[in-house]
Formats: sequence, structure tokens, C-alpha cells
Amino acid sequence: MRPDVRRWLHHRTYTADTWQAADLVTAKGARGATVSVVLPALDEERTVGSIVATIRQELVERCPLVDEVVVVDSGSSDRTAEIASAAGARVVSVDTVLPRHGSRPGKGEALWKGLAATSGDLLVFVDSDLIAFDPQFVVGLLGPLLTDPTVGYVKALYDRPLTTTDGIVPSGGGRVTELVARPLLNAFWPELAGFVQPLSGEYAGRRELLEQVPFVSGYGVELGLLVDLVALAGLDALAQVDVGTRQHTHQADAALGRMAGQILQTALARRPDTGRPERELLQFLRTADGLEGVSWDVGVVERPPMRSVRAADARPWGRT
Ligand SMILES: O=c1ccn([C@@H]2O[C@H](COP(=O)(O)OP(=O)(O)O[C@H]3O[C@H](CO)[C@@H](O)[C@H](O)[C@H]3O)[C@@H](O)[C@H]2O)c(=O)[nH]1
Ligand SMILES: O=C(O)[C@H](O)COP(=O)(O)O
Repeated sequence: MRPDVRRWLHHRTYTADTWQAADLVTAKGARGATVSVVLPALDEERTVGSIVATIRQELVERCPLVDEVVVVDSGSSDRTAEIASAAGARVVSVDTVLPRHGSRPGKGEALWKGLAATSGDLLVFVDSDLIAFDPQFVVGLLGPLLTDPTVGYVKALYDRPLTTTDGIVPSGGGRVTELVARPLLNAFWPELAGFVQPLSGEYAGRRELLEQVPFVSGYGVELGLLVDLVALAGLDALAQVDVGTRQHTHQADAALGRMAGQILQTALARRPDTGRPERELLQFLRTADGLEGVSWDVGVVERPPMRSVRAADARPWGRT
């Protein structure tokens, strides 16, 4: 493992239970900071209501850590907007925010419009398809931002159960992460290899930083933010928080293929044009002692076309 990644993992990986909401309310008050939670939602009537209601009950009414909860409706054709509103969110439509800039399809667009439609100094983004949502996700993401001024952006990490036809298995979720995003990040931005869940949809950041970077309109938004924020603020300004387990609604393979395509487009648009891709791939395992990083050499060598080998071997003087 690269020394900078090892150091970052040690220094910038936190556990959500380190913080209690009440302590963070005090820290927030001392800094005079405000917090907005933004939930992008496209046809999430089954889950958005309980996530919004939980945040409102636990982190607005019981403990005033969150100042506003905004659901950005990304063009739903179901009752997402109505249910989110009844649960206590302010609901905005992507079409009505920054109308002069038009509206693009995709999740990143909803986040970008969410940034425009809110005013908190700290933003927390949470997907609206989470099952059994735990408000400690939000508390954990805010912990480093409210207690360490040098941290600017925090991503959730978690175990990812996979729901199969045989039931729920404890790991195996995050297929695009493992097959596309992690190999790409390791190859071209190896300083980011320590992010256990680089595509996680739950993250928090300072408005001051988030307003300085582009937001890719589709599913490339998470990879784009990581790459652009590390360039802007440096690795030490980024952090990750272990929030336990996350379960969400799985998409079909064909939809994940389109997601992977958008992530690839985002990466290629940012690909550094100097240097060779890094050969090391860092993967993570959950063991009884916690998370373990395992490095693999995924470098390949190019063997020459066989015809040229045979031609060289046939020469009386052999290969040169
Ligand atoms: O056009 C869209 C598509 C999705 N969403 C919402 O965005 C969230 C995440 O979308 P989803 O389709 O559930 O993505 P996942 O399959 O969960 O994909 C993972 O990987 C993506 C690519 O990085 C991330 O954007 C996701 O947050 C992350 O959970 C959900 O609340 C969606 O309702 C929108 O608002 N608009
Ligand atoms: O993050 C990912 O890789 C995608 O959301 C796919 O996740 P899944 O394999 O858990 O459906």
C-alpha cells in the first residue's frame, strides 16, 4: 500500500459512533454553522418518507442538528414529492431551481440543484432509496466537519449486503464500485485508493468547497467530486466515516451498465495525461478485527504478436 494512502487511512477514517447528535449541536452552535440535508429522489415513494421523517424527528425536532431537509425531485412519476412533503421535507423540482439553466436528467443534476436551493454552510447528501435508514449516518458525516476545521468533505463507508433471490447475503453489493470505480480510481488517482466506498451516495461537505467544483449531471457525480475535490483541497481535507451497514434498492444489470458508462465518461474527461496507470489495486475486506486493505498487482505486460516471435526465432542468428 502506498505510504500516503496508509497514512490517510489511519488519520482520516472515523467511526460514526464517535459522535452524538447533542455534542454536535453544541459544536455547531459554537461555530455558528448551519446544516442542510439534500435528498435526490427519482421515484422513491417506498423509502423517501421514512428517511425524511426519521431525520426530522431525530435531528430537527429532538436534537436540532439539521436546519433544513430538502428533497430534490428529479422528475418522479410516482408519489415521491407528495410523500416527502407530508413527512416534513421541503420539496423542490429540478425543473424549478435555476430555471434559466434548464434541466438535465440524472442524479448529479439533482444534487447541483440541491446545492442551489439550500443555504446551509454544511451540506449532507443522502440517497432516498435507503432501507432501514439510521440517522447516525448524518451525525457521523457531520462529526469530522464540525470538530476539525481542516476537514472539508466526508464520505460514508459501510458494509453492503446484496439482496438475491435466495435472500440477503452480508456482502457482494456495490458491483459498479468493485468492477469499475475502484479499478479506475486506483489506476489514475491512486491517492484516492483508501476510499472504501468511493461511490457512496451519503456524504457531507462545506458549501465553500462544493461551490468551487463542477457537478456531473448523471451517476459520475461521486467520482467527479472526489477527483476534483482532492485536486482543489488536497487528500488531507477528505475523510471517510464508517456508518455500519447500508441497504438500498438494487438496479438491474443493464441499468448498472449505463451507470458504469457514465462513471467511465467522467473519469476519462478528468484522466491525467501524464504518467502510466498505477499497477496496484487496493481492495477492502471486513474481518473480525475491522477493515483490512489488501493490495494486488494488476499490472499486465504486452507479449508480442506470435508472427513476429516466429519470424525472429527463424532467423539464423536468432532474436536480436
Ligand atoms: O436521475 C436520477 C437518478 C437517481 N436519483 C436518485 O439518486 C439516488 C441514488 O440513485 P440510485 O439509482 O439508487 O443509485 P445506486 O444504484 O444506489 O448507485 C450508487 O452509485 C451511484 C454512482 O456513483 C451513486 O450516485 C449512488 O448514490 C450510489 O448509491 C436515489 O435516491 C435516486 O432516487 C435521482 O435523483 N435522479
Ligand atoms: O455502488 C454501486 O456499485 C452500485 O450502486 C451497485 O450497487 P449494488 O451492487 O449493491 O446494487
